Parts: sequence; structure tokens; C-alpha cells
Amino acid sequence: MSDAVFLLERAVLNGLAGDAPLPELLRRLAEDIEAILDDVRVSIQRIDGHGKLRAGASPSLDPDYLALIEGESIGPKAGSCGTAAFIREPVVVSDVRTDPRWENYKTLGDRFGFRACWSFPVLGDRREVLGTFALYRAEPGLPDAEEQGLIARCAELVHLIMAREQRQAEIDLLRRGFDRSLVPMLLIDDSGRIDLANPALCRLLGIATAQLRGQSLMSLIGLVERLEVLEELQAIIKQNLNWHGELAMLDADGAAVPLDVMVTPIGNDHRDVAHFMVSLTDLRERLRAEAELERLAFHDPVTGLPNRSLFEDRLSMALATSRRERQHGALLFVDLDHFKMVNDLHGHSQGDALLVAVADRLRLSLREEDTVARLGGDEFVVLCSRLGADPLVAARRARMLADKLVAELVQPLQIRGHSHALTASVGITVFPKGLETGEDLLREADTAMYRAKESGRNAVALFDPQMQSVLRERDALERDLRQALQRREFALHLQPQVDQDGRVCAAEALLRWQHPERGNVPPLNFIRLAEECGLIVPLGDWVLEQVCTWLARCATAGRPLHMAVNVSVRQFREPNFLARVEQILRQSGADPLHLTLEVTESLLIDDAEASVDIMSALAKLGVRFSIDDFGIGYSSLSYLRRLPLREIKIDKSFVQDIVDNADDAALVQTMLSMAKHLRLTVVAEGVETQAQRDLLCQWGCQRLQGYLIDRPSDGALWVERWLAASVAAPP
Ligand SMILES: Nc1nc2c(ncn2[C@@H]2O[C@H](COP(=O)(O)O[C@H]3[C@@H](O)[C@H](n4cnc5c(=O)[nH]c(N)nc54)O[C@@H]3COP(=O)(O)O)[C@@H](O)[C@H]2O)c(=O)[nH]1
Repeated sequence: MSDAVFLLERAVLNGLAGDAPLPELLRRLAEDIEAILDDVRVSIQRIDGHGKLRAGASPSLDPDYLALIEGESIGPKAGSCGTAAFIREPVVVSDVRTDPRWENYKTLGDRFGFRACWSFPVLGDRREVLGTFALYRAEPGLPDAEEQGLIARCAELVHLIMAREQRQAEIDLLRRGFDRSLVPMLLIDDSGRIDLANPALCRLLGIATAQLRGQSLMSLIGLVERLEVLEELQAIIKQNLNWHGELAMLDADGAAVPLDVMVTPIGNDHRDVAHFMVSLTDLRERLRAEAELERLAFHDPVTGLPNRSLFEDRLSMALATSRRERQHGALLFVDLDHFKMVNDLHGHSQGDALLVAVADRLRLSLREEDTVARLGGDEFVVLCSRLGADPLVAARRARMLADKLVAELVQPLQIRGHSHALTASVGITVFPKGLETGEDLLREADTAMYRAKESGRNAVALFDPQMQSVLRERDALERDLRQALQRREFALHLQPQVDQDGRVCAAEALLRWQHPERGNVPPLNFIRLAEECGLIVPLGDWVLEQVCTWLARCATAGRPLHMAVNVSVRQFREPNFLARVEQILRQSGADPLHLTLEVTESLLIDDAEASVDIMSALAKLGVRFSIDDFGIGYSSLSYLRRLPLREIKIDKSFVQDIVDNADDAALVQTMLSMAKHLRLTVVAEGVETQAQRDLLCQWGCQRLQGYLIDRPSDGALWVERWLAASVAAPP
């Protein structure tokens, strides 16, 4: 018998080595066992994933019997095989007629000619049940000792066959998963050679599987990272650890593909690391999205230039570097002159296109290491580092650069069929000076830029320490200004306007600030500041309320009079300006026909459409509009025609020289003739001499205002005098 067993084993091992299919191996084994043992019928069954008995190899059992037990569930009373599979122990039944485990099948023995059935579970590597190996005997009884030995050995052979099959199935499943996975994967050996690469990886790199197999993983990694990766891999081989990191691999065209990489060492049973599983995630999309998010967060959407937040970051870095390196840099604040006019005249998309062109010009005029950013609107800033160790040299270089930028911007720009001639005002500040912050520098450059604007635009101004004290003074003035309204430090003066016969036809309200320490602060020193910090809005309301109260008082007293109030652009642009004027008129009881609002030409430059609407609404109520300081700003006849204007005021700078300067005389005459054509009343302001008055009257100027007639004086007293009829009224 032992020879027979030996032959049996050899046959099975040969079959396994020869890759014979499982059904054939099982069938051959069953036949060989039946040939060795007398009067036995062999049954080998498999257990499927649902715990059901499935046919394996049963060469001599009745096919009808096999059909009956096919698909039977395993359980505690499921015959010898079903029970053995269930309890994972041999079930040796000497007589199926009487054994309780055959209770449900007891007639089958007689019907198919067997009485004894000895069954052995076949367990897998993880002690899972793979199948059963059973011997049926026609007579009742138990196996003798020799048979038991043979049966145990045969059960092991069945185990070998089934376990190999199971392993193969698992390998096939894993391989299919590896091949079909969308995650790019590689299997490399401990020398870094690629054993397997799945199609997802081949697609990612554009390299065929055959080309990848046997290639070194290092050859796919960029040169720069190669050494680092090699060291890391050696470390994980030693320590048998996972590695997770990011690196770039080269695709078929040699382009670097950024990847998230997970390397898992695969040890064998002896815990020796022989292979590594490498799974990869393509990071391109994520990096693109991150880059886009960053671009949106730190760049201006119109020009693509860095925005304020990125610029402030670079500025503080540049400041720190300059201090460390004892070098000087400069910050240039570039503001386009009258840019709003482009938006108003040509629309916002033209304005945007112009901003893009300006950004390009600025970029092209600078060194690569310089930064140009857009802070918003028509404001650009330029940051230049390393302009020299000497602050004076740095200032000179910054000035040269600013002159170059101004000259560049003045060159006409052709945009969508329009030629734009821009000018810009540039403020410069050099750094470092002391312990100033980036915010301080921006304020300094801004202040210098305003200096440039004041000097007539299209100019460059350098911030100097003197400006610093101006800045400090400005801050102090702003603090005082904020308290001045509550402390009732403001007063309103009135200055009369007369007709050619010297009769008073109106009075202009002029604001005065009586500061307890500063004394009389002239409007020119605080109106712009009040505009910048928004205080002009409550202040303007207060002026309007005061004037309307006087208007109502004069009308009620039977001495009605026109009064003119200066309205600043900031005040006019308040969303509720129209409603506020209506409310003040209503509450005071003043007649709108007696109120004139003096606006400046800049109101017509910035957002003219909105101005037209508000002015028209107020004009419908009867309020008159006058263009103040006419002639010094941007005058466009087309605007004048579209606005509900009643009056223009010729600026005193023209009036003062009409006697001696032929050009100014000609200009004033032109203004008068234009006003006549447009049927507008003209008020000449700043009339100081009789000669000026005579000329103006001779040229047809209807109204005059100036020190010659009367100086501005306390409004309340002036009104009292007017009511007492001691001021001449028109007939
Ligand atoms: N938004 C507001 N602006 C106001 C208000 N009150 C005044 N202002 C503006 O401040 C500017 C300066 O005003 P002021 O110092 O009062 O100067 C005015 C007159 O005093 C001055 N003037 C008048 N006659 C003569 C003259 O013969 N010679 C001479 N050298 N100056 C003279 O001119 C100024 C007239 O102002 P305006 O007609 O408005 O131009 C001034 O621009 C005001 O707009 C306010 O309440 N709100």
C-alpha cells in the first residue's frame, strides 16, 4: 500500500507541477484512490462562497445521487460531507441509516447502495473550508488503521490541489484588479527594477508595459530627485517601512509629471523585503487648481498683475531684505490722470482694456526683479529693490525710472480703434529710512503722488521728510476735524453777488473753521481733508441746513434771496444725496427756487451719467446748478449742453489778470460768449478792482462777486442786515 501511496503522491505533484487543471487532477486522484482501496467510492466536493456543496470529482458515485446533493447547504445535520465542512472536523459515519447527521438523507444510502460514509474537510491556508474528501462504502463500518493513514494522506493531497487552485484564483483576481485599477501602480524588486506596471501607469506616462518591465524605477525619476529617492528607498528597505511622498516622474516625452507616491515594502514569509508596491496619484490637476486658486487670491483679475495683498507681502519682504543688505529700494505710486473719463466716455470694457495696456507698458519698462501691482481703479504701484547703498543715489535712480514711466505712458495707446493719450502722476518714496512699515511707505508714496497731482499732473514727486511732518500734521488736523462738528467750531460766512448795477442778487455760503488753538483755519486747508475722510458729508449737510433755514427766514420776512452752496464731489456721490437735499428743503420750508448748488467740473468728469440724473431730479424741484471755478478743469461743451445748468462761475485766476493779460482777457470773453450761446448766467468771482469790474460789465458779465463788492462775513449777521434792508436788493 505504501508504494501505491507514493505513486499517488508523485502523480499529484507531477500534475501540480505540470499545471494540470483542477478537475482533471481531482478526477485522477479519485480514480487512483478507488484503484488502491477495495470497495470504496470516492467523492471530492468543493464548497462555494455561499457554503453550498459543489461537484468536484466522484467517478463512481451514481450521477442521480450527485445531482441530489449538488448545491446542498453545509450544516450540523447535512450528512457526512455537509457536516464535516460545517464543523471543520472529520465526520466518520459507520451507518447512514442510523446516524443522526444523516437523518434528512437516510433513504439515500439504500437507494444508491452505500451504508458507510467517511468525510474529511479540506481546509485552506487561512483555515477556511475549501471542500471535502469522502469515501463511501457499501457495507456499514469504520476504516481500519491502514485505511485511516491512507485517507489522511489522500486528504492532504486534495488539500494541495485545492489550495493551489485557490491561490491561483486569488492571483488571477489580484492581477485583474491590478490591471484594471485606475490607480497607476508598479511592482519593483529590491534593486528598483520594474517587475510589473499596470495599464493606468502606462497611460499616465505614455510608455508601453513591455518597455517599462525590467527598466529601473530611477530612470523614470527626474535627475534632481533621483539621489534623494534612492536614499529614502534604501532606508525603507532597511527598516521595512512604508514611504509616502511627492516626486516627479518623466513621461515618454521627458516631461515631469508631479505625483503623490506611496511605496509599500512587500516582505516574504521570512520577513525579507524583496519587492515594493508603488502606487501613484497624478497631482497635475490638483496643482493646477491650487495654482489657479492662488492666482485668483493674489492677482488682479483685469490686468493679471499682483494685487494689493500680494504686493504688501512683497513690500514687507523687500523692506526686510533692504535693511539686512544695507541697500535702498523705492516704492512708486502711479496714478493715471483723468482715467475715469475713459470709462465715462468709452465704457468700462474699453477702460479695462486700457488698464491692461498700461500694465503691459509698466511691466515692459521695469527690470525682471521689480514688482508692479495694481491696487485698484487707476492706481498702480512699483517696487524696486537694490537701487544702491546711498539713499541719494537710490532716489535719483527711482526718479529716473519714474520719469521713464511717465514718458512711456504718455505715448498714445491704440485700443479698439481709439487713440488714448494718458498721463500719470507718480509719487516716490525711498526705503528704508528708519523703522517704517510697508503701510507707512504706501502712505508716503501716495502723499508724494498727490504732490505730483497738485503740481499740475503728468508729474513726478519724491516724498521727503518734510512731507512726513506734513503727514503728521494732516493726521492731527483730521483728529481735530472729527471733533469740530460736535464742538460747534464751524461757522458759515456769506459773500454777496451783485448785478451790473451793484444790487445784491445772491450770496455764496462759505465755510469757516474757528479752531480754539489753530485759530481761523481756511477752507483750502481742511475741505480736501474732510472729503478724504468722509467728514464732508455731515459737514455739507450742516451747511445746507443752515442755508435753507436762512432762505426760509428771508422769504417769510418778504426779502427773498438766492443763496449758493458749495457741494463737493464726495458729498454729491453719497447714495442718499438727492433724498437728503429734498428732506432738508422740506424740513426748513425753503423754496428750492432760491437754492443754487455750486458743483465743480470734476463732478462731470467722474461718472457723468449718474451726475446728470441727480442734477436733473433736483432741477425739476427748482434747484439751480452752477459750475464753480469754470475754466480750470476739464470743460466739455457736450457735458454743459446735457446738464441742467443755470450758471457758470469764472474762476478768479482768470479774472485777476484780465486787465493786463490779453490771453486771459480773450479767454474770459470766450467763456462769456459761450455762456451766452448756452443761455447761462455768468458770475465772475474774485473781482478786486474797479478796472476788472468795468471790463467784465462791458463784456456782458451779468454778476460779480469779490472783495471789491464785499468780503465774506458772518452769515447770521449778514442775513440780519439783509432783513433790515440795509443791503441793496435788485428792483
Ligand atoms: N464743499 C464745500 N466747499 C467749500 C465750502 N466753503 C468753502 N468751500 C470751498 O473752499 C474754497 C476756499 O474758500 P474760501 O477760502 O472761502 O474762498 C472763497 C472766497 O473767500 C474767495 N474770494 C471771494 N472773493 C475774492 C476775491 O476778490 N479775491 C480772492 N483772492 N478771493 C476771493 O474765493 C473763494 C470763493 O469760493 P468759490 O466761489 O467756491 O470758488 C473754495 O473753493 C470753496 O469752494 C463749503 O461749505 N463746502
